[in-house]
Amino acid sequence: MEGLARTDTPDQTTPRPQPPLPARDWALFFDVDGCLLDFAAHPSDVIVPEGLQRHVLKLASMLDGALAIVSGRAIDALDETFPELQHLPAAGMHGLERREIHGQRTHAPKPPAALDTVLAEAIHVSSAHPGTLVERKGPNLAMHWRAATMPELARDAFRAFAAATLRLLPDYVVQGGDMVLELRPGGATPDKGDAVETFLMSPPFAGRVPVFVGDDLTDEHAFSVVNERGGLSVLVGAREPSVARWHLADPASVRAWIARAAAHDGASA
Ligand SMILES: O=P(O)(O)OC[C@H]1O[C@H](O[C@H]2O[C@H](CO)[C@@H](O)[C@H](O)[C@H]2O)[C@H](O)[C@@H](O)[C@@H]1O
Repeated sequence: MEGLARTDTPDQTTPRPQPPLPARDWALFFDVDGCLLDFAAHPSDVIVPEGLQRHVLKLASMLDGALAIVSGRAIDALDETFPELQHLPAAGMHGLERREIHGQRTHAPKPPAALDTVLAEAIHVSSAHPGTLVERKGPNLAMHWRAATMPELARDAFRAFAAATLRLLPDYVVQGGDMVLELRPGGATPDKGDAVETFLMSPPFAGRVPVFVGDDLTDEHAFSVVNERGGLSVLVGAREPSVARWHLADPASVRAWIARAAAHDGASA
């Protein structure tokens, strides 16, 4: 299974500080589930608190547009969740698909023919574990057990299934997440770190201090990229180990930080 990212070493011997309010020369990247939003039992049950989209838009404007959503969700699902943010740059499916600043889209690769068979088998495994869910996202297949009646049993069943299934999907990897496992194309396909690096190559992101805020294992790729570039990696929650160097306690703290930044209109110089 894919684990921690790249060359960074998770050596956190002192408590991580809270990040300062955003400066005008930052490029900000936000993860969604467990970061902007609290987890819900089902992916479509998430609640977008009043004011969040407005504050994110204000922050994006304060940063001259250098703000992107970088998520494991598909961009279409992000747009359903955040209808007011549909014009913002975004990377979906952990970087497999993209929306640039002027709206140009890069789509995820077509799924291999074997994915239909794998989907049917995954649903079969899921049916033996009440409360679990199989989510198809383009070429990716996510298996969730957050709402399972017996989560550990469900997790073990999905882990065994995913490991055995790599035989049918030779170019795939198993990506771990928060109460979820995902089968996704591996090899040279982008991760969240690549997504951030690609944004940083062009305006309005280029030349800015990159800051990534996220909670999950898949965010470690992006944390490594911003660390390498002298930016700020902000871990949300208490997951360890992590290469992140800054910390916010939970999604409510992320939202409060964004609201304070939006109200501060002058952000630091
Ligand atoms: O990278 P993210 O933006 O954090 O997306 C990661 C996954 O988020 C969703 O699943 C997670 O959130 C759900 C809603 O809170 C929760 O029910 C599930 O247990 C979590 O794993 C989404 O469904 C996945 O596709 C994303 O990969």
